[in-house]
Amino acid sequence: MRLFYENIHVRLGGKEILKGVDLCTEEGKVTGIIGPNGCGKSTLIKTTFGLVKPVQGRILVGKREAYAIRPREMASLIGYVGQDTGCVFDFSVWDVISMAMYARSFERYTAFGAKKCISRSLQYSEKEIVRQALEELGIYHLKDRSILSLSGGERKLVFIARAIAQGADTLILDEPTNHLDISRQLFLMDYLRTCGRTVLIVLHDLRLAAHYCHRVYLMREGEVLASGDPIKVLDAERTRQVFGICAKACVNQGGQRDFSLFDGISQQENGG
Ligand SMILES: Nc1ncnc2c1ncn2[C@@H]1O[C@H](COP(=O)(O)OP(=O)(O)OP(=O)(O)O)[C@@H](O)[C@H]1O
Repeated sequence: MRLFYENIHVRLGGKEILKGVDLCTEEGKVTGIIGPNGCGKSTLIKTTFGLVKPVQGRILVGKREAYAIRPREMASLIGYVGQDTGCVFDFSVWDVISMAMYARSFERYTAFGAKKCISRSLQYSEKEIVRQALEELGIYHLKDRSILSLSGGERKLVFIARAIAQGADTLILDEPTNHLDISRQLFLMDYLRTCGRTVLIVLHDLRLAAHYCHRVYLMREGEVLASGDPIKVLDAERTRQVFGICAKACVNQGGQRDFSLFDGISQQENGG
């Protein structure tokens, strides 16, 4: 399912944070949002769920206006993992992922009442979904651990597994590789690229963006500066202009998309 953001304007704290952003995902493809700290990446994806309300613009989820979709239906259409995966309650990993079943069969679970633990009322097929999500993310061994006892990276993977278990064909992930070691970063990005879902992902790592994203949107100060194939978007001039570094996306000797750093911080940006 495609997500379509048209002319999105957001004001927060009296400041214009997004200034007419247009963005469109492609079905089954990975679309990256990249740009410096504070340029509005998270704000943009929060508008999808009404967590931030645009003063102008339109968001379509498939062919429907996002604001006409009720939260519980939205959860069956889009799996979302934000930047913050902090947790207060002492649930097991299995319980946390089981909560995804609310999105799949909300009516059935509300009948059990809030106090009853959802994981004890799962049908066989639902247990299979939870087990599969744990296995796909390589965290089955954590299933009985308390979510509170996990490391930042482990916790991130649990919340991504929950988003996958929701059954949505679209995932929105805000810096999902944050806290992950290099091997798990590559594992996760590989999974996202090949899982067949529509993925909208905020990334800081330009090497991951160049290698794994089918298309990127480069943002600066609340606007999209360029979009398209990462190799074309992240050329040396834009990379210097936006990030102040001497680098560019390229195809390496092995024929793989890569991001190459020439000389660290641009001398020009550094006053040199
Ligand atoms: N509630 C708010 N009130 C005022 N300003 C806000 C509010 N929320 C966010 N901002 C500001 O909006 C700007 C964009 O924030 P946003 O979190 O979207 O940036 P980002 O591109 O995701 O940054 P990062 O890469 O650091 O996560 C920032 O300058 C931030 O300080």
